[in-house]
Amino acid sequence: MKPKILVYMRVDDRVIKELAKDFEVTHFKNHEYIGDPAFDQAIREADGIIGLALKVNKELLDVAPNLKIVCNVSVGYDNLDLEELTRRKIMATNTPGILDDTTADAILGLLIATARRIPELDSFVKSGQWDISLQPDQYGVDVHHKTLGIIGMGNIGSAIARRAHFGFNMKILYHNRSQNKEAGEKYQATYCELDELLEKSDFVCLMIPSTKETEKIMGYEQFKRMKNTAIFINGSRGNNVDEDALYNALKNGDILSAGIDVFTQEPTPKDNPLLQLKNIVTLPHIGSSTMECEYNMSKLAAENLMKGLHGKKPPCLLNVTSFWEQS
Ligand SMILES: NC(=O)C1=CN([C@@H]2O[C@H](COP(=O)(O)OP(=O)(O)OC[C@H]3O[C@@H](n4cnc5c(N)ncnc54)[C@H](OP(=O)(O)O)[C@@H]3O)[C@@H](O)[C@H]2O)C=CC1
Ligand SMILES: O=CC(=O)O
Repeated sequence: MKPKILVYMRVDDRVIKELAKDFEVTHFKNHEYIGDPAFDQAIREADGIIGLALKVNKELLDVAPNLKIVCNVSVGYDNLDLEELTRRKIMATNTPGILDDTTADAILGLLIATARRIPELDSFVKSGQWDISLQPDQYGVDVHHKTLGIIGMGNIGSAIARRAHFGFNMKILYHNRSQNKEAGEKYQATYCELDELLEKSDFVCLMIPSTKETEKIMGYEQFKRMKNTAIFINGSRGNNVDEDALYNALKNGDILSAGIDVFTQEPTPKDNPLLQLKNIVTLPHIGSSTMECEYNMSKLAAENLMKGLHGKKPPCLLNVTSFWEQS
């Protein structure tokens, strides 16, 4: 009998086809939760899970007695209770590295779209309002030669810095818990404490993981510290931002505008007050969502799954020291 796998949300069809040669596949294309009988059965029988953003917590693990590996099709793994997985000797994997350039392209695009007010002006043209020349209150702000503060100078943060430094002559500041010497040397990026970065930057770009430590790292106090001409970009996770504080900052003019690819709740509710504001550009979490990148991420996640279920060390094992060395 083939091992059983549960495929959750976005996994490339070609990759699912390959997986089906070795595994019995059950695919849930949309959000399904504990309580749905078909989902419960698939979880109960699954040897492996591959997919996007399934909340794997104690509650789910309690009804998944056969589970050996969970493979995220994402670099972020805030959906996984890693401690609990490790305690149960269940492997967890992600897809780092291969989405850096694609995500950096999207975040730079969002930054430029926000600075130059591209979505708003696109609507202006398409709705037939362009009957006189552009007015000064429709002008955007320059991106080139400005100061970009990156909170989270890791893989994606560095890919953003590379574009900003070489492509737009921007001055780069960054904040991490530890210094990134390579970014300092390659992109002349200067390390700052968070408060200093917020006070000095024309653009603040959030690119950290979502952890207990980073929850609402951007709150009322942090938005107040930013220049009132500055633009805030969130390409990381919604939980890292206090959405009420962001709304307040945008509404009161504490900052000029914001571009966000991620929300606290996704999909975001239609009545999210942020959606009523003119000075925010929103995207439905598209950082890595290109044809090429989604395929490559699915392939890497499938490689993790195959290796793990065939008794080999998956290339992107997250709980490596605690799991692999114990076994
Ligand atoms: N919008 C989208 O579609 C996408 C969003 N993402 C999000 O981006 C995140 C980053 O991805 P990636 O660049 O690959 O990750 P990396 O691990 O390479 O980089 C994360 C960076 O954040 C820093 N960091 C971590 N914790 C803190 C903290 N408490 N305070 C300050 N800095 C911190 C790390 O430095 P140090 O350890 O020194 O603190 C590191 O430089 C992902 O976790 C995911 O949530 C990823 C892909 C696509
Ligand atoms: O948000 C996407 C990811 O890969 O993480």
